Amino acid sequence: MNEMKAPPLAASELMGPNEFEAAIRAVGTERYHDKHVFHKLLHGGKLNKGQVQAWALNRYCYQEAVPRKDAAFMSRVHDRDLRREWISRIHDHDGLGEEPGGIERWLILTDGLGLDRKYVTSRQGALPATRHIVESYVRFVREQPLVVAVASSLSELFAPSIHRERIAGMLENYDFISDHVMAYFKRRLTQAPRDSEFALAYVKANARTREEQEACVDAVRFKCDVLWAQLDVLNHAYVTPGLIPPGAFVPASL
Ligand SMILES: O=C(O)c1cc(C(=O)O)c2c(n1)C(=O)C(=O)c1cc(C(=O)O)[nH]c1-2
Repeated sequence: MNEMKAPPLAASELMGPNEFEAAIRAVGTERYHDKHVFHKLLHGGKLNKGQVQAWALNRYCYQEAVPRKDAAFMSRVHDRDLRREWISRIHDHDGLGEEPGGIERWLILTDGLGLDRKYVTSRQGALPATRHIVESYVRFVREQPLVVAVASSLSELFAPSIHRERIAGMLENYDFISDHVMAYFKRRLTQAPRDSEFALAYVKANARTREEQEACVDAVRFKCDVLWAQLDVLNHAYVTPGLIPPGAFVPASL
């Protein structure tokens, strides 16, 4: 018997800030969508133009859902300072005054790919699963405790490196991609770190029990699943086995 030995950590013991952050970051290392085969094909120049169109058209649904989930979040916040901070996310996507915003920059990408704007914004050509997956993110943020909802945005901690990889890879590998149409991702290189730094500090300060901390780590898992599943359904429809559901976009160049 060794009475000097420290007792095993109780499951309910709070993680220290570094350990908590490391647990969040470990989720990205394990399952962020930079590891998905569809991204490897996209960035490596292995897709044809029709497949790149299908990606941009489906991803529009995600872009369009993000400011809606931020609005859903804000509708639940009673802290004016937090709303003042969070509203910049909606402006980043929807634009404000002279600043056209990220959705407009996304449409410059879909224009450049030769897609009709009305068709893109109608979301009618998107895969049925894409619409359901992105909506699950809006619902999650509407329903979960605020600190867990904030944590679900933390996949953005991992976004700048995939954005850099995408800008370089797509510019190098596709003759139909220009600097101009990649503006969306260039702008995110500065926006995403600002947002994720704020969200990380918020979550560290406001997850006050072990259970809340674990729910936050789970929220990052949930979000990585949202991102991963979008690529799974794209791959299934447009790469292999290539089964496009009824009513979804059919590329001319497939
Ligand atoms: O291209 C990507 O890989 C990627 C990933 C993510 C992400 O990790 O959630 C976002 C974005 N892009 C993005 O452009 C963006 O505006 C964005 C907002 C959010 C969010 O959860 O609030 N994630 C992301």
